[in-house]
Amino acid sequence: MQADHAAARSDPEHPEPDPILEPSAPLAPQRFVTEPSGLRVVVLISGGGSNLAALLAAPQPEQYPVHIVAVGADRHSATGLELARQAGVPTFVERVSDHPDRASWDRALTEVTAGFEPDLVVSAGFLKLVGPQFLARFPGRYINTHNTLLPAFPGMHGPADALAYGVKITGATLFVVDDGVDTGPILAQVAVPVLDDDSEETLTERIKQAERAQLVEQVSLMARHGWTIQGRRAFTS
Ligand SMILES: Nc1nc2c(c(=O)[nH]1)N[C@@H](CN(C=O)c1ccc(C(=O)N[C@@H](CCC(=O)O)C(=O)O)cc1)CN2
Ligand SMILES: NCC(=O)N[C@@H]1O[C@H](COP(=O)([O-])[O-])[C@@H](O)[C@H]1O
Repeated sequence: MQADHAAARSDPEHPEPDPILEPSAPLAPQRFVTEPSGLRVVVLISGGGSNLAALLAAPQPEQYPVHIVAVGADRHSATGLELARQAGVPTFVERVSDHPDRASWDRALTEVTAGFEPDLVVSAGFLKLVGPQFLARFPGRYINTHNTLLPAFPGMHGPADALAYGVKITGATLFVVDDGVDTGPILAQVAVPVLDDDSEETLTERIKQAERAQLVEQVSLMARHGWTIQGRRAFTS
């Protein structure tokens, strides 16, 4: 039976369906629900942590609050760690260079993060690609905020790339991380104009303002309503 099936698929008269042009059965939606006691969130950072600061400062309702239970970084120089300490939030640092290889770093990052039992992990300027162990431990529960309108300008230099290309509109994208680089299902996007006299610095700062507001709003929606991932599509309602 198995062999017949394989033979039929390799038969040029019965080609495999193109998954984009001829989608087969729709993928079952994955639903993530939250408890009224709130959403436990670990935030990962590498730098100043202005997105983290916005999450820490957001007013919280009695039901479905967002609890930042820990902040992690890949480097001691991440100045956002100090914001967490000042807010009384536990911090940790997991450096790649303290491990024999990337897989061992990935395992250690996974274990220390999982120790805080998060419902959601938010990467906010975390400049490391996580590996398969991390993604397998937090499936559908690891999100990243990126400073362009994906799929345009992925990677580490989004605003500079957008400016160099000459686009008139860019923005920020919140997405569920997968095993690619900035390729996961998109939860939300906000558009930001590129002005004629923008430098990389002015554009980066305008994007960051919109990005922070989007992140706070979307994480709050995730706490209140949960979220859904269906194939390439993701929703916070
Ligand atoms: N598996 C994934 N991990 C992460 C993603 C992702 O899409 N898939 N997004 C990031 C954040 N990110 C952009 O938003 C990003 C982070 C890091 C890199 C990268 O190439 N990093 C290098 C090291 C750079 C350095 O340390 O200076 C690396 O990881 O070796 C690209 C994009 C969160 N994680
Ligand atoms: N692709 C990775 C990347 O460039 N991420 C960007 O780093 C900034 C972190 O700012 P913050 O430390 O002030 O929150 C954010 O704008 C985020 O989109």
